[in-house]
Amino acid sequence: MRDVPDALVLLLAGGIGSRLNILVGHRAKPAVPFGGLYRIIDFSLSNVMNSGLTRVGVLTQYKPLSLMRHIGTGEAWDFIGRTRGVKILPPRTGERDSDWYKGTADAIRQNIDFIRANPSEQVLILSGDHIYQMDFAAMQVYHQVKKADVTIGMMVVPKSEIHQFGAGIVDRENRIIDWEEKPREPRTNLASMGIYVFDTEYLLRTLERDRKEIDFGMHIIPRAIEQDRVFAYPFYGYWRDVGTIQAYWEANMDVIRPDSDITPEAWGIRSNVEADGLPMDRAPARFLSGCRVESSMVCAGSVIEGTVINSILSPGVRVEKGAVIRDSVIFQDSVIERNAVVDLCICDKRVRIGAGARVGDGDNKGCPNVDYPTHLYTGITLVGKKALVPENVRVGRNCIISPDSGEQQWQGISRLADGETLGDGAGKK
Ligand SMILES: Nc1ncnc2c1ncn2[C@@H]1O[C@H](COP(=O)(O)OP(=O)(O)O[C@H]2O[C@H](CO)[C@@H](O)[C@H](O)[C@H]2O)[C@@H](O)[C@H]1O
Repeated sequence: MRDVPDALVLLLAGGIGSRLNILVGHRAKPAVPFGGLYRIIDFSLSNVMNSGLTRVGVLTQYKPLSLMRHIGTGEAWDFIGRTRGVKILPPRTGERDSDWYKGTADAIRQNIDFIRANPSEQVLILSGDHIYQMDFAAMQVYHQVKKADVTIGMMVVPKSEIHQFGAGIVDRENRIIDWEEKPREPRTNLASMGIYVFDTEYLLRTLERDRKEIDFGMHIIPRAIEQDRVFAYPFYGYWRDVGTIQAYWEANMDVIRPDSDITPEAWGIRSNVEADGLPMDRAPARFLSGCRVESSMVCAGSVIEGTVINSILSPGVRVEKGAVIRDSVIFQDSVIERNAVVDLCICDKRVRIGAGARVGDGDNKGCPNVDYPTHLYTGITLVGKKALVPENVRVGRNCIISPDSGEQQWQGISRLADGETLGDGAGKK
């Protein structure tokens, strides 16, 4: 068996991720909570750890604070030690040759010093916003066997989705012979996962060649395919770019399906729960008499008196008597008061849904796959049929917030008071 070459890992975590709407209002996309106990970036960091890689640079830019707090010293992923470490690499404005990161390749280019300071045979470039499990060691060896300059993790996706990705056409040896970034009229369904292994010397030469090449998918990869050896590394497991509300919600629902493909524990996914105020010493979840819980995940510190169906509850969520949560994702320390109905919602941290209120649509069937907000109301946003409730928002008693309400009813209102009714055609100011 071949030795696995040494690699430096660069994790791109700086994109704005605006399609995740209110969830990225004050945090970077990789720091968005996922699956009850995790943050999205935990999946990439844990894959790095489980692949035996020990040196990581995390390139941040947009709202990095919660991400930095979450990564901390890197201890949660065993990145502490003489030959180990995780380093946060924000853009250093004001320095010579340095500015805001203009794109993925530009971000790496601005950290060439870091690459030189950590000599390695290969550089592994990852994204911080994917849910998956992957053994990078196998990909690194594949790269070496193929004598590739660049190797790209790729997988088959439905044709209807390929327009969101880099698309590659390969020959019999899996060498990429044609490429289109986000094609309008796709000729293939083989998508780039945005995971690249580069020979370090080749990467440095490539980045220094032309500073106008700021993006991997748009500039670096197409040129490399014309001139150099670029191979596809086929991946067959679960992988999801959770860059939209629909994809984020679906991936959460994938965690709780009975035959789930996402098994964070079996995948060895670790998180830094203490840094997130989710201390291990919370009491176990309690299920009081009369409650009903089906196909759901309920984290420690939660108290359930009502009904929870097909939903994920982070630590410390209270569901009072008669309340119903369905097809929803509820972040930590939220309270759903008596007889409230929360249906097809994503509620951020410490949300309070008042007694008798109704938030969300109530019918997930035929849910359209749209990712633009249709209504805005005191920060509560409806994306397609899903209601997103921002951190710390309090929805008053007996309020109804549903996509059926006319848009004009949502405008010009600054506060949602107890008893105020919106939606179902019964809206009033
Ligand atoms: N200026 C910046 N500084 C630091 N980090 C930044 C950054 N801009 C973006 N990032 C980060 O880099 C990663 C890739 O982001 P992009 O928005 O460029 O990729 P996109 O998903 O559109 O396509 C890419 O990823 C998909 C797979 O998801 C591929 O199919 C496609 O070919 C590829 O271009 C994300 O993790 C993002 O947070």
